[in-house]
Amino acid sequence: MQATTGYLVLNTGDVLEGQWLGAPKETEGELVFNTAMTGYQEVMTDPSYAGQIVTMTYPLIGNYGWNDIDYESLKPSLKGFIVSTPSHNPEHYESTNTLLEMLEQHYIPALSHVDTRALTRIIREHGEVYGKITTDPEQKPETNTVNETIVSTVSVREKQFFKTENPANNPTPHVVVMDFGYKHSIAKSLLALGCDVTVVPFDTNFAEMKAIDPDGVLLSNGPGNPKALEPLLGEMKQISESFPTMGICLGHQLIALAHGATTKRLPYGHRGSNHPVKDLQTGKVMITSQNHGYVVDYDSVNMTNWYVSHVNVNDKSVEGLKHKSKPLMTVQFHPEAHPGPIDTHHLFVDFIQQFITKGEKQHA
Ligand SMILES: NC(=O)CC[C@H](N)C(=O)O
Repeated sequence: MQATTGYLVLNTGDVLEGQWLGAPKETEGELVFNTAMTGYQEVMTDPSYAGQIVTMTYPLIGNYGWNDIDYESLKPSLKGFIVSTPSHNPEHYESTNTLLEMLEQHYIPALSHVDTRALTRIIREHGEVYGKITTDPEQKPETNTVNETIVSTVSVREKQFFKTENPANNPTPHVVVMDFGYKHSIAKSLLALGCDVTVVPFDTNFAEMKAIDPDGVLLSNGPGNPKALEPLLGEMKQISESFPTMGICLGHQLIALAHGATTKRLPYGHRGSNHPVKDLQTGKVMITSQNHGYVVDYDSVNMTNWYVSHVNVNDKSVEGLKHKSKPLMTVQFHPEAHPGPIDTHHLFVDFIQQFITKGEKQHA
C-alpha cells in the first residue's frame, strides 16, 4: 500500500515531512518531546498530554506493541504523535495490539519517518512551539490551542471507589485522589500499599471533601497551565491544610499556587524517564520520570512555612516542597514511575505512614 505523505507545519515556519499513520484527520496542538526510550503506551495514555502533539526522541517506537496492563487512562488524550521509525511487527509476550492498531482505534493522527532530532532541536530552540499535522504543507497552525478548561475534559465526572486487594493496615487507610487527569499508576501505587482509593472530580470542594472524610488526599497530575485553575485554589488550600496531603506534578503546582507561590513556564519542559533530582535532606540523587512544562518559581516559595525538599540537578528548578508544620508534601516528578525508574516510590510510603502509624485519623 502506498503511504500517504503528511506534513507537520510549525508556527516557527518549519515544515517537516513524514508518512501518515492512524486517524485520517488533521490535528493541531503544542509540540512537546519526550526522551524516554520505552513507555510510549504510558506516555500516549497519560492525560497530562491532553491538547499536545508528542514526539519521541528515541527512534524505534512500537517494537514491543501495546498491552492491556500499561494504560495510564482508558484512552489517549494527546492530539497527535510523531515518530521516526515505527514497528508494525511487535515482539513481546504481553502485546495484544500494534501501535498502528491503537492509533486507528483511538482515532489519533500520527506521522512516522519524521526527522525527530531536527524537530526536537526546533522545540529546544523556540520553547513554545505549535504545530499542525496536515496533508497540505501551506497550512498554518493555530497557536495557543490549549484551552483554559482542559482539565475538565479529562477528569472523572462522578466519584469512583476502589477497594484495595492488599488490606495490610488495620484500619484500612482511605485516600482521595483529586483527579486533574490522574495516571492510573498513582491509584495502583496506593492500592498496592493497602489503601482504599476514591477518585473525585477536580472541582471537589472542601465541604464535599469533609463529607468523605479521608485519611489523606492526593492532588494528581494533569494537563495545561496550573493558573487556569485559579478559581479553585481557595478550596484546595483549605483541603490541603485539613488533611494529610500529597501533590504530584500539576497537583504540586496547584498546592504551591494555593499557598501563595507562583509558577512559570520552563524553557522547553522536562519530559522523559531519566531526570536527576536531589533530595535536599539526604543529599541523595534519584532518577525520576517527568512530564511537565511549568514549574514552581523558587523565589516565590514562602520559606517561613515551607522548604524546598527536592531540586532538579540539571537546571536547579524546584522538584518538591514540604510544609514545615503540616503533613503536606508535593513533588514535581512522578513517583508512580510509569514509565520510568522506581527510585522515588518511597514517597508514597512516606505519605501514607503519616496516617497509618498511629492507626487513627490524624486530623480532627
Ligand atoms: N504531568 C503534569 O501534571 C503536568 C503539569 C502541567 N500541565 C505542566 O505541564 O507543567
